[in-house]
Amino acid sequence: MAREERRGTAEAGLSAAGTIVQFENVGLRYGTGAETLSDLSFTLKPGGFYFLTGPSGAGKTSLLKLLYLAQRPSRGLIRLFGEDIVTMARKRLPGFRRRIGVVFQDFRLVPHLSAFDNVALPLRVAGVEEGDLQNPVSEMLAWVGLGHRATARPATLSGGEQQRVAIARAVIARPELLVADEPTGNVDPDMANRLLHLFDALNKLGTTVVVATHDVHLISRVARAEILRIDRGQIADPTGALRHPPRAVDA
Ligand SMILES: Nc1ncnc2c1ncn2[C@@H]1O[C@H](COP(=O)(O)OP(=O)(O)OP(=O)(O)O)[C@@H](O)[C@H]1O
Repeated sequence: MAREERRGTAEAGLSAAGTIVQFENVGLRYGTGAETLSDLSFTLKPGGFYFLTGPSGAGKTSLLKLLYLAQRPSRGLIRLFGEDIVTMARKRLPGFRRRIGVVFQDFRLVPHLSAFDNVALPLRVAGVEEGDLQNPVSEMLAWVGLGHRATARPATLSGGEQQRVAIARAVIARPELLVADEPTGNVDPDMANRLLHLFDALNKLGTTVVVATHDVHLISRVARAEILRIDRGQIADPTGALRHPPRAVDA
């Protein structure tokens, strides 16, 4: 299905529900241990900007894995783009997955491909002609400060440079949903701001953005963002009230 047509279908399906992500009583258990995530219930609005925060080990990466379909929940309902993805046939999952841009905590660049070819991957998968790749990929690499490293393989890049290639790859095809796990963990504050600007611009074009981070400074940079705080496997602050304390109600 053509990209615009698919997007239109998704938006038509979404407008009825008004959500792009819906979790209802979701639990996740690895193996036979206690639940890592328990009774998660929340919704994300299309076009929203969300920060996912919480202490180390609280379950942020686990929640993101559910979002980008790397993990199925042990119980509960997850609807993504208006469809129940828990009961969805496995063969439909890759098509859904292509609508999501992911910045993995460990980058997951393809080791034998250059920075250019890593960033070009989502466009090639989407069927973009070779002749139409050069400009967008070069521009994206320049934006993340890597115009001069286009031919470099991941192993020859620093951690921060690899992270920037991973971000460029995640955003280049303008996904409907962007999921980023500690995307600025390896870069200096100036570059973190620049990368956040990229997420912000993508969000303004309609992409729903979910960023897991410990970086309080980063969170304070997007005034319109909502905060999901996770603690010991549960959403501790679904309304973001911890960040924006509710005003006292006049009697
Ligand atoms: N594949 C797995 N198998 C078993 N346990 C896991 C697995 N992945 C994560 N866990 C456990 O689930 C809990 C939550 O881990 P998770 O990585 O989701 O937390 P996090 O909030 O992202 O942490 P951090 O901020 O340190 O990245 C931890 O106790 C972790 O050990």
